Amino acid sequence: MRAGPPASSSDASCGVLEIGTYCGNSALRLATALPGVRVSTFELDPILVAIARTLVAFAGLSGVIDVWTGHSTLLIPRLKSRLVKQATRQCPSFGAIFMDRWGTKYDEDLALIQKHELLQEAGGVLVADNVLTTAAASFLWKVAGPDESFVSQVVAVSEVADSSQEDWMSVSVSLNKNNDNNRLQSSCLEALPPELAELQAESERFRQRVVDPISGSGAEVSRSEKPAFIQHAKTTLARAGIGPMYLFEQQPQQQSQEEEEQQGY
Ligand SMILES: C[S@@+](CC[C@H](N)C(=O)[O-])C[C@H]1O[C@@H](n2cnc3c(N)ncnc32)[C@H](O)[C@@H]1O
Repeated sequence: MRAGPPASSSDASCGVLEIGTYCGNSALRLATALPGVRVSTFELDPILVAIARTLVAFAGLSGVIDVWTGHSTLLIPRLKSRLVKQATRQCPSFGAIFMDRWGTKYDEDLALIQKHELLQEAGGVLVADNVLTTAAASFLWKVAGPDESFVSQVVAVSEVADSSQEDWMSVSVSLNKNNDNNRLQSSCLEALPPELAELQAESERFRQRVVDPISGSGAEVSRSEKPAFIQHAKTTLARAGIGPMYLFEQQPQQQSQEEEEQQGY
């Protein structure tokens, strides 16, 4: 991983895009922290969109936060054509993008973001949440692996819903090579180490069981399974040279390979 906190020349006034609104908490926090900056946010579930829009209106921020309904892979191209059509708009891309859905899907969103040039080419900030607990292996390899499209820092944080559980956020700044889609797709996807490809596939199977235990494999995720999977993800990512900086004092224990094997990994 390229070290050091990423320095950015990002123009936040060009707006922030969030993928994964839920009830709008982070969109409201972004808009409050960045007065005058427009926040666009995508949410798949129409009921959550209604809740988020109500909360945004209650906060008096309807003129600042746009909640879009739909799947990010469909909305990214639509949002880009909207930006381009707005002739008066100075910025055809965003200064920052916050990804907050299941991590195995971040590389799919990133490929589209790059294809449609939705993040500022040099100095755009890309933040991704839950990259450990959802084992965003392929995405982390793209932003924090040997490719040089981004300079990245992975940071350990505690999970909101369970403060005893470690999770990671990645913070990346785009370098101007970011625009070269062909080079990125051919070099990175082929170069994903087999161990990370397997972790990505395991996490995807995990996601299907969380989202839909019936069609996923018929098995719900048990309480003990999740911490074991997260520890396995951490060990696998560490072997590929991907690990976090700790902003809190107590660094959680690393699990040995032997312990992992006992848990079936
Ligand atoms: C972790 S929550 C977001 C939390 C929110 N950012 C916050 O901190 O307040 C993830 C949300 O992403 C939505 N989601 C999942 N996949 C999506 C996609 N492909 N496009 C848009 N929204 C998606 C889910 O319905 C869920 O509400």
